[in-house]
Amino acid sequence: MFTPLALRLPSTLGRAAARVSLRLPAQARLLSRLTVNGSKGRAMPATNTRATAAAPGVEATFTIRDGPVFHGKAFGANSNISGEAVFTTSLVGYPESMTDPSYRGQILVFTQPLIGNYGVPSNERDEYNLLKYFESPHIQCAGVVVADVAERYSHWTAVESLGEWCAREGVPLISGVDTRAIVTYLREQGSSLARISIGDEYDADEDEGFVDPGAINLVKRVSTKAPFVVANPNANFHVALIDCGVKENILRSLVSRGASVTVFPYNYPIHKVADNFDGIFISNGPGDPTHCQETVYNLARLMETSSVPIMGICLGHQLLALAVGAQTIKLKYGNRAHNIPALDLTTGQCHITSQNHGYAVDASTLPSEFKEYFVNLNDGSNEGMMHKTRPIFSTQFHPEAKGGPMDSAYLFDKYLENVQMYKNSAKVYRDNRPSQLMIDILSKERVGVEPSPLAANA
Ligand SMILES: NC(=O)CC[C@H](N)C(=O)O
Repeated sequence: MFTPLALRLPSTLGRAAARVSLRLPAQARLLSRLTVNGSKGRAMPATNTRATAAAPGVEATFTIRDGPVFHGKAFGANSNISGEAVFTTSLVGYPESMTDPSYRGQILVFTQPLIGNYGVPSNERDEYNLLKYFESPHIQCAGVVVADVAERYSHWTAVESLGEWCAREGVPLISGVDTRAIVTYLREQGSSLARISIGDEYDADEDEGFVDPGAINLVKRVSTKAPFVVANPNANFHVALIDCGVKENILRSLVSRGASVTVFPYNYPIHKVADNFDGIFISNGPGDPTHCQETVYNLARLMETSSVPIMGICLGHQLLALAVGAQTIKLKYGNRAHNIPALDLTTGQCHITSQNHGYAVDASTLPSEFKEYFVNLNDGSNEGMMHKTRPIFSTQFHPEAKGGPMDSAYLFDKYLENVQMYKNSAKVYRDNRPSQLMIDILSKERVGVEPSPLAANA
């Protein structure tokens, strides 16, 4: 555990300690080699046994490829995993972040030192069959790194501890490591491949032991395999959503504003069914947007053949940008926080936004019919785009938040105003919206989505 004494160290001392371990990656590798316990040369298993809890107090190791090694204690599943290590500076919202499909394949390092103190809520659903407290039905990140996990928790929605939840979901959690040192390293070197090992270690030099989620089409793993519907009996609109790993709160944000939503697999030829809907929405999702070429192609066809209103969030923004011929870049360590300032270039107003992304749109490559909508006031990166004449816009940040501030939730209103105008327009009057029979026979939840975050290793 991260002792209270260590937490009280003056920050200068803490930084000095972090520097010592960070400047000695070779020594760290040596340490790792020395502590290998008869397992040299063993590759990471393709799959892991799920849902066994690590024994209480068992050692765990967090190893950054070509970087330092951190020793702590295991509190979740008894599984060894690897993935891309990323950090979030959000202070709250660990159940929401950990179930956000955008984190698929990533090892999530929390900079907030005490994590787990309000426990983990239940998987109750609301009147639209949406999860009340989670952003998807399962933990999506591959592993979790915290300074000090709270074993005792208290909250009116809590049903179990963070460690119990991770164990049940097959996700390892390491606690008692200096997350300040980890984040200092990741900020200097950029997001890195890493792994969590429980008990005996793997050889840190074995590259085959590190899975690179950037090389995998993760969207395929988190997207619904068949369409499903979130039906609002009093709906004014019916929107089609392209599911690249949609967060529950995007669905809640649309349904609570009077829409029904039919959710399609990420590669569904959406341009062929667009006429049946009042609007198209493109969700967030994990990994490198350039893996989703089918979606990019379908979106390009959609914009050529239909004047339907479109909104995209995060990966949805990146895919829309690729579809209009712009380019995306990988950021050094990404933006994952609940307090990132984004300037609205149309009003001059700044919004504090919730973010979780490792890629960004290169605004200099936007075609002339689009303009930059928002810009990040911390690093100048692009935060959104809008069509100059048509009802098409997208944001890099998450207006639905969960967690984070709701400053930009009005963008859902703006989208549904576009949808209303489109629906009202005599020119595009259509009577071929999904029928009640269609709504009745469609699934009411995600279809065939692999629950295990360990599937990233398969
Ligand atoms: N939250 C998201 O949709 C993330 C988008 C993309 N996977 C990125 O990391 O940039």
